[in-house]
Amino acid sequence: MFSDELLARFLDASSRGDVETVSVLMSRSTELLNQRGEQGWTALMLAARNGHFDVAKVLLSHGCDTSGTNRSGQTAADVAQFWGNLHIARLLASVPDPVPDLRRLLPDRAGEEPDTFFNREFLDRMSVKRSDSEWLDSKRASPDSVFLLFHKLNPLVSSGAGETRLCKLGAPGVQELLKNGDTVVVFLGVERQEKQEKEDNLVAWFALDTEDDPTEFLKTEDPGCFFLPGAMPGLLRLSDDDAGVVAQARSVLAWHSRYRFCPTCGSATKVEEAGYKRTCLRAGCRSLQGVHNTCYPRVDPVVIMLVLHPDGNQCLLGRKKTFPPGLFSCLAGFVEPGEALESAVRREVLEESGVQVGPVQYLSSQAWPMPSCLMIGCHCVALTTDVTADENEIEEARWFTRQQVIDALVKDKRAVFNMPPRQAIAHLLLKHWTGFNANL
Ligand SMILES: NC(=O)C1=CN([C@@H]2O[C@H](COP(=O)(O)OP(=O)(O)OC[C@H]3O[C@@H](n4cnc5c(N)ncnc54)[C@H](O)[C@@H]3O)[C@@H](O)[C@H]2O)C=CC1
Ligand SMILES: [Mg+2]
Ligand SMILES: [Mg+2]
Ligand SMILES: [Mg+2]
Ligand SMILES: [Zn+2]
Repeated sequence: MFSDELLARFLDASSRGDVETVSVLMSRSTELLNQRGEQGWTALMLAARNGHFDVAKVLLSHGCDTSGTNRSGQTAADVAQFWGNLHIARLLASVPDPVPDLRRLLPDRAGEEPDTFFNREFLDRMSVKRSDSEWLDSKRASPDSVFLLFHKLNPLVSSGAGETRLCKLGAPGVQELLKNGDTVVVFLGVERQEKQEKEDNLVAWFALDTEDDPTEFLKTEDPGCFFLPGAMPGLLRLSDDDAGVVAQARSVLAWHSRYRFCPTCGSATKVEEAGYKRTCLRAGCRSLQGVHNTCYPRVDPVVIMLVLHPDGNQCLLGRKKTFPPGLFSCLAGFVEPGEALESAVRREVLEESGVQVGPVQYLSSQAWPMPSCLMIGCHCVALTTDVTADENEIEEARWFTRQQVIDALVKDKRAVFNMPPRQAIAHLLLKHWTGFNANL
């Protein structure tokens, strides 16, 4: 701490150009550096006003802030310019503003939208049709329509030629389930057409989930079909073409399986809008007034970020206890209510690693249907570099060099860690930062 008297002496010395007193007082209390006097002027502004070059230099060498303004909105550089002290104005102009400088470490944004796993959409969702029950009924009965079946949220697939593909069933294949009034059938959309087709010719896709024992069902179907076991890493085996429609279907079906009853009053609900809404059946329930977010499928935003070291050559990665051995990935965390993405990035990084973050830049996003996350991928630059991992969540967090990331990307024998799989947006954030464009 410092007294008012000490501050007055410090500002007076700066204003008079008394370098020696300025240095002595600063060694007694570094907090004086950016303090303001009664007129709202800092020592640097006073030195700039009165042309004291040496005082300005000493203040700068102690890391004095150059961006603060006085009550007229002038920085120290503006003051120097205004009073004709151009040598000081030039000195101040040559001091880089730390934040824009760190911004230069952020990689260029991608020119094209990356083709990220789970994001590829070949259906037109046609949300206007969700309330057209006549049209939906005709499509549910149509022999051309495609039904995707899930068992406890695991999709029915078949394997062949090194690929895991969705089994596309026709209405007869799922007729027993369709007869059951409790089965939720979600309308996913229609296949996109090269040329404008008549509505009757559009191929509609639906998804449904069963919790019943599927053994009998599997006997009657193609013997190569099976339910993909376990969401992770099971879903990552899907072909790139199928992953997007599974992301959509699985997230909506997971919502139905978890939100059977009205979250506001606990009453029974009915399914509407072709599986995109659940409405409370109790007259007078608060959820029936206005738009209620409990009635619609949820999306949970998660920020995932590659933290760059201020030296520009290292990045921060962490390991959760549940990760396979050797795997390090980007830090990530749920966005909290009332929080901007930038704040969520800074808070989660600080919580999980103790590192403070400055500039944040969005790169791209990814649907992550486990059960319903939206991963928001960012790069950001650290202001501090000491790492203290939050032991509850993270087993280890540390800095890796660009070369170490490239070694892991190309699976070189020198690699000191394993990359997250190519299907995860963490992989894209790392690859984008290295600027490594080979098709890995
Ligand atoms: N695609 C990718 O590359 C990656 C995806 N992820 C996904 O991001 C998710 C979030 O990352 P975490 O580090 O686990 O988050 P986190 O750092 O916020 O911690 C998770 C904890 O937050 C709490 N939490 C707060 N809101 C929650 C909500 N809406 N749903 C569930 N838990 C909530 C729970 O206590 C949970 O254990 C993961 O569950 C995972 O699915 C995570 C890393 C990589
Ligand atoms: Mg986390
Ligand atoms: Mg966290
Ligand atoms: Mg969190
Ligand atoms: Zn209700």
